[in-house]
Amino acid sequence: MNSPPKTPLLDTVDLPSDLRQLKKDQLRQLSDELRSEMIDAVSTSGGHLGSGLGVVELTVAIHYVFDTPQDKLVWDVGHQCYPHKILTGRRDRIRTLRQGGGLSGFTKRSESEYDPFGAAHSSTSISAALGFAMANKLQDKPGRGIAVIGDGAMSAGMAYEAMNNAEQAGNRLVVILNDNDMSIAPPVGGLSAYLARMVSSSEYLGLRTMASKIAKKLGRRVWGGLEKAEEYARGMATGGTLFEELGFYYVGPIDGHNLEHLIPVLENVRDSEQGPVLIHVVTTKGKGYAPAENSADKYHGVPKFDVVTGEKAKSKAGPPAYQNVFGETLAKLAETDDRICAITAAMPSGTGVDLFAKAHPTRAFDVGIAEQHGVTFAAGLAAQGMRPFAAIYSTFLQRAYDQVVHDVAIQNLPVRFAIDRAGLVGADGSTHAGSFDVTYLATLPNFVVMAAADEAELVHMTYTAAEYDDGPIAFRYPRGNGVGVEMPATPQKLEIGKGRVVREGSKVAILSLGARLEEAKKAADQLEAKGLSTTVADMRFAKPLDTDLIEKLMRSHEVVVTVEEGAVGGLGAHVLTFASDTGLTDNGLKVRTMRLPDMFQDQDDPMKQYDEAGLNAPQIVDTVLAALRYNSAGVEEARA
Ligand SMILES: Cc1ncc(C[n+]2csc(CCOP(=O)(O)OP(=O)(O)O)c2C)c(N)n1
Ligand SMILES: CC(=O)[C@@H](O)[C@H](O)COP(=O)(O)O
Ligand SMILES: [Mg+2]
Repeated sequence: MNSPPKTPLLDTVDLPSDLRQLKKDQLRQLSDELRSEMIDAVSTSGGHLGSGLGVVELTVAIHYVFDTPQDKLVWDVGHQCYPHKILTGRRDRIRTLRQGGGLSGFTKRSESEYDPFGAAHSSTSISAALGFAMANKLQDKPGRGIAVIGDGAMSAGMAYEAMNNAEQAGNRLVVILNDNDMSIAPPVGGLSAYLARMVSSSEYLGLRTMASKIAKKLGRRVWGGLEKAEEYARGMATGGTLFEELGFYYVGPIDGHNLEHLIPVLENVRDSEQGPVLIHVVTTKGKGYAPAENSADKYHGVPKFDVVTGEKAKSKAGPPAYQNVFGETLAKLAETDDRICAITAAMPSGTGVDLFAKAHPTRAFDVGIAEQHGVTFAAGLAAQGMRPFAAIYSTFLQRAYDQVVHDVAIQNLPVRFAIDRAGLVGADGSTHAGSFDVTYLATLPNFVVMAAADEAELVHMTYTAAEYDDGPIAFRYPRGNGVGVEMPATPQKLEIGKGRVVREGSKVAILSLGARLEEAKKAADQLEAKGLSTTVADMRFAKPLDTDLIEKLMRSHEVVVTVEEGAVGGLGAHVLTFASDTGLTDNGLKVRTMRLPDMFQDQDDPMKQYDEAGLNAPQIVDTVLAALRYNSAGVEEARA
């Protein structure tokens, strides 16, 4: 006899306060409904799927046991927060994820009081949760800091800086290590081996064993020498020594999908006077959705997909992805140059280093989520005669800026920086925009800074960088696919500091840097149609500038416009500085710099983001007309 259909529970839960009205034995059904809702939602929006599927039960248990939002729950990276968003009043908008005007794909303070801290860059959660904990302690307010951090994010130094500083928080801080033995790619390094030993050496703590261990460990007894020795021994047994030496009470490993284990552990930790506590939960990335569980990347980041088959929406065939052009080009160059090596910070496929690694496995290094280490590691390689390419997204390179300045630039070491995701990146929004790398690199002495206008230019710049041993050199290129230019049969070594004129004109000169070139060329067509003869130059270098070309164009044109996919302080600033230093702007020359606006832009389709930024062809045309005081027909307006 079939059991009667169960009343849906998810429809009764808008906020955690509703969740806490449920009985514990209803939480399994709720979790199943939550998982299905998330799979359905992401199948329509795309986004980060695998990590969220892995924390469905954990999300339910945390909100059930702890008093959120008074207890401040901080998700590390935040890409796993979709179940959290569904349970915290945002289910009605969950299908707007990562779209213009929709929900962010990460936690965001402005979105909800249940998002006490924004994320997206990894390994910040323990520091932030500690901040909340200590603030409450100082203000004598109730409420903990709770950090949920993945095994991948735990490979970044910042996590240890925070743990090293955490003991002061006592039981106000709870760290939950979500160990699914995955980063974006399989995890690397000693920590992942250590965690794997812990999980494999001891069965997941059964309820009884765990209860007695927790009672012993977190009971109200004051710890003396004997207990410490016992604890140390137990730490060895359960493997939590690393964390216990950092001052944490280690609990685990426990099954992060078993609510009958999770709930009592969290309740014990909640009621304990001891702390800080690190709870080690073991989960499966992609849990509960076979296409995700069975895929190599666990559906870490997916386009829209068919729920039934798991088949992902196919992107239309077109020009090659920049990351693959880089990876393939570098792999080819490395065939005849055994000094070339590549470093990625846990992003092998996103940077194309995976293609390099296939061809040259001994010269490819995945350092984990450790950009700071990666840059200085590259500096060491360069100092000893290698030709290292640090392939790091623009936004993630921000994390290693002091290493760039202190370890690379000051020592003038020939580290090559392959900077992917330059400019606006679309669905990942403001936290991932590559807005600042030209500003923060071209300001540094010794640096060469290039920007590829298309995929052919990327080939040339990769080769140019490989051959450049006189100091640090960076080249940036956008997220996604090229523009469809013909690929060169052989890479060309570019002359350092030299741009190229791609269109001759006489009245207006557009100086383009990087991938705005296509829009610059469209703008030139529109200006010519208005009778305004327009030169377009692809500057190629933000540093050193092609000052001969700039001077020539400034002396022969009425209006000069710079355009770039970067914030103020990039090409435009350097061109203006050169012009003012040399008096080129003394003769009434009209110069306008077009760059990203002084704001953090939310997620949207990249074309719309560049529209909002005012960097598409029509806006370039408008800028020129305004500088000339011409109307939209290209006719001089009557002087007021
Ligand atoms: C500083 C930084 N570098 C790289 C990334 C890209 N990134 C996003 S998620 C992720 C893997 C995170 O692994 P883990 O913490 O184990 O979470 P899981 O996806 O397994 O749930 C990486 C490398 C990032 N967000 N921040
Ligand atoms: C969460 C995170 O930081 C990564 O998954 C990032 O979203 C990848 O970006 P790309 O999709 O541009 O590779
Ligand atoms: Mg992980």
